[in-house]
Amino acid sequence: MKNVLSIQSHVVYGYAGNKAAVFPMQLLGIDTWALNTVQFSNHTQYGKWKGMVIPKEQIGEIAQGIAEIDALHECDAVLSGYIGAAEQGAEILAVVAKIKALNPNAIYFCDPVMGHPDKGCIVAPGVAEFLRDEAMAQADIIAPNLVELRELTGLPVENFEQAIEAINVILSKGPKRVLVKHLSRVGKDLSQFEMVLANQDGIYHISRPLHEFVGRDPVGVGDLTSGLFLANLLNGKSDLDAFEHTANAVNDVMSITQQSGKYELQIIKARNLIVNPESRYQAVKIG
Ligand SMILES: Nc1ncnc2c1ncn2[C@@H]1O[C@H](COP(=O)(O)OP(=O)(O)O)[C@@H](O)[C@H]1O
Ligand SMILES: Cc1ncc(COP(=O)(O)O)c(C=O)c1O
Ligand SMILES: [Mg+2]
Repeated sequence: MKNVLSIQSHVVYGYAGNKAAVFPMQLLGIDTWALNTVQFSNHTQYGKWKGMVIPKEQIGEIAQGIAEIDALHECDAVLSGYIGAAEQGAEILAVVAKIKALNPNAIYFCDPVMGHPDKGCIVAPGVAEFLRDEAMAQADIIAPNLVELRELTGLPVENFEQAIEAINVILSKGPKRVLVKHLSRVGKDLSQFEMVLANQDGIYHISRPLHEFVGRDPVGVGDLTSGLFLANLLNGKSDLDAFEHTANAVNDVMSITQQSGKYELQIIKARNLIVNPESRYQAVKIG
């Protein structure tokens, strides 16, 4: 059994952060240790929420507690996502360093969740700078969306070619794999939902249908995507197989969510499809 320390938000109602990642990773057979950066009533794209950011000291203390029962070396990967306050950043990187010292094979997967001006995803001040200036260089895998790709590289990224250039810039800064979890407006076909995966061997592209949601699109898709991709890799899948399974499982969750007419991701309803997706979209090697 592989173990992941998943450091992200907790929402009591609905699915984002750890709520969108932990159960799907468990479904794939990964023991997921959820460490929450915030506890909110609901995700921030409702425009209002209650709850608190967890004090930054909790992150190191919880890891220390696990070390003191002699279990921290069992951690195979750290996954970080939504951060509640910039000061939590240094604590997360210290935990990553501590785990890597105990288990040199452990990896750090950084989902660089940033604020999204058009969508109302609210992230605390300084978090984007922390992700760009400190976390990116430490990450073995990083999974930006288009907005995050621009912020991490400082490049405008107005088209597909520029997205590939930006990915190559990130690959020169430390991460060994870059998963662009949503190409959005710089995709090849704006009527599709597209992702790119780049590693040392090449660049892969995958397209899946863009579903129509009435009013607003569900939140937590990026968190679900990152969790599933990491879980697949820990299960020993090749990068290509992990990428395809992730795209197909997330597409099935989106289909069920859309058919149900819901705003929150229908992760529980789609549980069997997360394990065995019905979709069969395939990635294409493009470089
Ligand atoms: N197949 C799909 N059809 C339509 N919308 C989708 C699909 N998959 C994801 N989305 C939407 O696309 C958006 C992706 O958000 P974005 O901020 O670009 O990336 P991320 O969720 O990865 O951080 C979300 O609003 C999500 O609901
Ligand atoms: C509390 C919380 N966690 C995580 C996220 C990230 O969600 P996504 O996967 O859509 O980027 C958001 C976005 O609004 C959020 O409000
Ligand atoms: Mg996101």
